[in-house]
Amino acid sequence: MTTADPPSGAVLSVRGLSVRFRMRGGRHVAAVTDASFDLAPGECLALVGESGCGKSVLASALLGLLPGNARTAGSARLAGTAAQPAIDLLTASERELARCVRGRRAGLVPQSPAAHLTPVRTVRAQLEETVRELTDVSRHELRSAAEGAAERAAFPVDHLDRYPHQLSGGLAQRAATALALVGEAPLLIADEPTTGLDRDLVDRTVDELRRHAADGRALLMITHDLAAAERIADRVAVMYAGRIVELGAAADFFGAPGPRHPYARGLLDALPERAFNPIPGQPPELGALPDGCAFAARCPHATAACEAVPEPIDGVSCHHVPTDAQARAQEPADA
Ligand SMILES: Nc1ncnc2c1ncn2[C@@H]1O[C@H](COP(=O)(O)OP(=O)(O)OP(=O)(O)O)[C@@H](O)[C@H]1O
Ligand code: NI
Repeated sequence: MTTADPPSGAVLSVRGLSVRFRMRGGRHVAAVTDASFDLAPGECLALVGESGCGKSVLASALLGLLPGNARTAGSARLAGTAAQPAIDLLTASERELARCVRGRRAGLVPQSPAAHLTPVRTVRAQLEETVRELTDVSRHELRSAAEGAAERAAFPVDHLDRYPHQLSGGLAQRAATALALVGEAPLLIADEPTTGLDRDLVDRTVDELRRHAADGRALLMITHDLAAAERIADRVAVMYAGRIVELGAAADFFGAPGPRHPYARGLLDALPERAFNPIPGQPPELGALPDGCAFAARCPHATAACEAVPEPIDGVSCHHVPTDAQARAQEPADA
């Protein structure tokens, strides 16, 4: 039923990833705690969860883009290629990440393309520069290589001489995607790539990203847009208060039997096209997490058992996940 098992030949294997920010007065913010997942070539994993739950911090940790007050634990192994050995993204030096990883082995489709593109240079100039940096294309092939990169991201070649501010949100997103694809990195990380786009453009952007995964890349898609996640993902990881609380097959999650963690069920039930029934309460502050299950205070099933952090069982971290038999018995009552 569920395929939360690690796929063999993973491009990325994350184990026990935690990120702590040191704050003034000895306080700390536990932005990511004990995250583990694998990503296979050609596969898309959607990382979903409400604003502030740690999704972008997790992505930044993988790309070595955390600020100086951050400390990481765990490992994030990027598989080797014919030309390069495997590398742990959490312990690699900044020099190694800058020269060998970012853009070349891990491409980032950023959360706000407007901020990622250089305002004073045309899209063509930025693409050509990135092609020059990341590939060994010769000078007189630069122009066609840049145009090829634009085409792969469905960016219209006749808009290449525009400046970022002359682009719509959708085209700016494609320009940023084109830049992320230049190095043909086996791992693509897209952080909220559809923010601010209307539904049609969301669908198109997501379908384009899916196509790049179908080419054999591994795609980590960060989003709080569950419809976009359903459209693109093979597997879904649900994050709450810095932890992945459920990880499983997208078909099971969005279809039958549905999410198993009470928070994940609440997320889906909150959708207007489903029950339109928001989860009461607010997530805890990551600087003041309770002991035990962080969702317990909002959870209708909470008991004394929830004072201990639940171990993941079959991809779900909850003391009250119903067994299959119980879930089936409950179905008529829930419907
Ligand atoms: N440099 C930092 N110092 C301290 N705390 C930080 C820092 N950067 C992020 N955080 C905290 O880490 C937590 C997770 O933030 P993150 O940006 O990963 O959330 P997110 O899930 O990506 O949310 P969104 O959907 O809004 O993008 C937040 O509580 C945020 O305040
Ligand atoms: Ni974010």
